[in-house]
Amino acid sequence: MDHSEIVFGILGNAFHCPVMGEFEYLENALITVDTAGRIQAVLRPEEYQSSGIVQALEGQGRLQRLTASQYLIPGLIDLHNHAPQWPQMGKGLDLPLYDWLSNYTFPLEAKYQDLEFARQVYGDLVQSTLSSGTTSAVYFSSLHLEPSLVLAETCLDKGQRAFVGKVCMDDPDQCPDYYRQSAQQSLYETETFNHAVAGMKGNQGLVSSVVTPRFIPSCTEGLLKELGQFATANDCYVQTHCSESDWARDYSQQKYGETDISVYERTGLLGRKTLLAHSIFLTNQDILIIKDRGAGIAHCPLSNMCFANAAMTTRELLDQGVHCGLGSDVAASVTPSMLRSCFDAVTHSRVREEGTSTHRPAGERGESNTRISLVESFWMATAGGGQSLDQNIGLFKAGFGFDAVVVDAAVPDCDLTIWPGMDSPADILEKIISTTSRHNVTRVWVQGRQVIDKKTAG
Ligand SMILES: O=c1[nH]c(=O)c2nc[nH]c2[nH]1
Repeated sequence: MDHSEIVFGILGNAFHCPVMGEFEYLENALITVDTAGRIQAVLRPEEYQSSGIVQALEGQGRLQRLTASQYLIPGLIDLHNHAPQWPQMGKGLDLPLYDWLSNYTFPLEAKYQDLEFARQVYGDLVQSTLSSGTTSAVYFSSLHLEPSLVLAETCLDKGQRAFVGKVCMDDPDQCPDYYRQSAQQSLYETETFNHAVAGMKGNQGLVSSVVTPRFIPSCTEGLLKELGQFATANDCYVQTHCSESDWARDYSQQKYGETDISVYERTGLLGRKTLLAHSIFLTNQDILIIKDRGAGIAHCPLSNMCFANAAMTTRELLDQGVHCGLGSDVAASVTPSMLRSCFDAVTHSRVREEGTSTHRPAGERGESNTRISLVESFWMATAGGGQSLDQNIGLFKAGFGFDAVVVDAAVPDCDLTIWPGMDSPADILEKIISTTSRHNVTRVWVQGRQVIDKKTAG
């Protein structure tokens, strides 16, 4: 066997979800990585044992062996994260969305004109997300061009796969004077940003720009149309918020007599590379349109608990095959951890299924058969995220980018405990999803490049 194109191999136990709702346990598997950072092969013991490949790689110092306490999982994918809100995390989540945006978010985001502040915050955020196992992140930046470039450069420099958008907001009815641009300026800066990200030195596709109208209330129809035309003509990613609360849903109805999806569709903003955060109040027609266009939905469970006024219809969207992944929605959450988002997606669906009012009989309290499983949520944070982004990531499969995370149960003082003889592979995966904390994440690779190495126990 010719091993020359292999840069390194990893030997150990791995989990991934090739099929939504099912997991595969790859026991003692050998994953080899090629010069482009892609997975070259995923081999089970019976496929590599007689080939001599393990000995060959080990002899050349190109093999990493995982210990029995270490598990390899696909890199986690955060489909919705507001980078400038990182210093705001943990504040004001007992307020309604409109008050939270006006009192905390817009004043903070306006500060990013200060490039030194941007460098400091974005450096810390990207390091923290990588350290939590997030190998791909879709970021809203702020309104400003140069600080948005700082975010894109930080991701490239630290090696995170990123999709970064300069935020667009031009409607004087809803945006404060101090945090608004004209439609013309928004479009010009979006074009400039798109061009600059594509031309960043050393960017071979790791960082992409995203056309980013904040949400319907913050943009005039004219700006939405201009951005839609630009995104279509340049095959850009698009991200925005969609029908995220009663207030946001009603706003579109009052202003346009349409749903958010209908407005995005009409203005050319809905396509295969569109990511819709939240999407709580979708009509059946909206769902058909989203599915038909191949757009993706970023479900942000904890944020929804705070701001959505209702529960997400995750079960129905997954069952209908709509592209759907998870978002942390920093700072409408209390952690960037995507494994925490997985767990929150499950509890969110369970509350929906059971209902809440003690004044109603059990059978009338909730919406039956609407829960999702831990494995389904893990699929959303890995393979489902990759599918939503139309990227070959989120699985251990030949040809996919080697984005991977080592979760180590042997780090001291942690909640992830695997009991010998008591935990099946299914139990272990559920424990990883439910109890992993940041210091269990000991090694992280993005496109074959190791970006985190904590050199801890094991
Ligand atoms: O959770 C949210 N965070 C935001 O920053 C935002 N802007 C509009 N709608 C939003 N929702």
